[in-house]
Amino acid sequence: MDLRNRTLGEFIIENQSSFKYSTGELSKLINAIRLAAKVVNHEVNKAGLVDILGASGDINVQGEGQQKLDVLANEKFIQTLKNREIVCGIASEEEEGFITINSNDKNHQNKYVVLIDPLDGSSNIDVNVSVGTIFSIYRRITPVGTPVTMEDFLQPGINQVAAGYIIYGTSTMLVYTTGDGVNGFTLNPAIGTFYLSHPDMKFPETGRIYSINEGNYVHFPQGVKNYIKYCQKEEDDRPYTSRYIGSLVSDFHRNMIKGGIYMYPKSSIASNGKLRLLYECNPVAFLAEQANGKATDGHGRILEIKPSELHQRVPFFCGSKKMVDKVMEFIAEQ
Ligand SMILES: O=P(O)(O)OC[C@H]1O[C@](O)(COP(=O)(O)O)[C@@H](O)[C@@H]1O
Ligand SMILES: [Mg+2]
Ligand SMILES: [Mg+2]
Repeated sequence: MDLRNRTLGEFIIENQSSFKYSTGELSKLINAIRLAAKVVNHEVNKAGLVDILGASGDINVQGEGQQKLDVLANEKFIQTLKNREIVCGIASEEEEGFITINSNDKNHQNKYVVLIDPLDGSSNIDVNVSVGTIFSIYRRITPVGTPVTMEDFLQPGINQVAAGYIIYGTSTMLVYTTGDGVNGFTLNPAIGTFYLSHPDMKFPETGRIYSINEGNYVHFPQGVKNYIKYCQKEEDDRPYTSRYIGSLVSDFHRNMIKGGIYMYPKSSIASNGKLRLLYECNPVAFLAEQANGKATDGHGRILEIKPSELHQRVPFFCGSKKMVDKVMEFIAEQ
């Protein structure tokens, strides 16, 4: 049978047993994310036709202006997860605090918390450049049946049981891992079904693409500046190609397929960089490592960072192993 025939729904069921905590609950959760992804995809695709482009006029907890699609995607994911009664808590880039979900069914005690970046790459929404959604899933650590606490969300990335993203691009894809490799599914818009199109995705060991906002060059630490110069030097297989979409999901996706490195370092204008540990760096780092790539804050493994705040930021370097090792060398030299 041609693998492309396999739908995401079938794949989830078939692979349920490979998940060590398998009770079917995580499968239901991934299915709920699949449903919310289709709803948001529908809105994104017709964004120019209805009044959902532009700013909502509100400022989120990050102090950033919220786009209307940030708000809409946030609502759709939270609503879908709430309605399906499979999570006990949700945290989101667009919500200051976490949301507690109390199960109405006393016999059914939910075990999972979900952290989401409902719309990643917000600056690209109005200009029709690909954007995404990022999700991270943990088993709660507080007793089942009690309200979730901050402790359930502030877990190191190594505790993730699943993570993934949806990319709303030339085609819409859902890419995820449950700790057993990374698989990508493409939406067939004609029938609204995701099909396995990218089985067992792997980062090439090295690559020739570097992704960083060079507009901030003057503010970067010397080690990062030296690495950029190294990428641009005419020597061996260099200069590398500079590609920066400005949507983490899209830059990561391209680099995972072609080989490359994405960087959002700390700088004199952003002391911890820009990206959020819990719902951007941890899920992407889990995917990277499951695809033979690497993710670091410049010094150590992203997944081993013990979070202290829901919306904390960390410097982020992620991609092909040899390229991440190289930038860490340059940073260590400084
Ligand atoms: O415009 P900058 O400073 O280069 O930042 C771009 C980065 O910020 C982000 O847009 C942050 O994510 P959000 O859009 O979810 O806030 C990343 O997707 C992207 O890589
Ligand atoms: Mg984001
Ligand atoms: Mg976002």
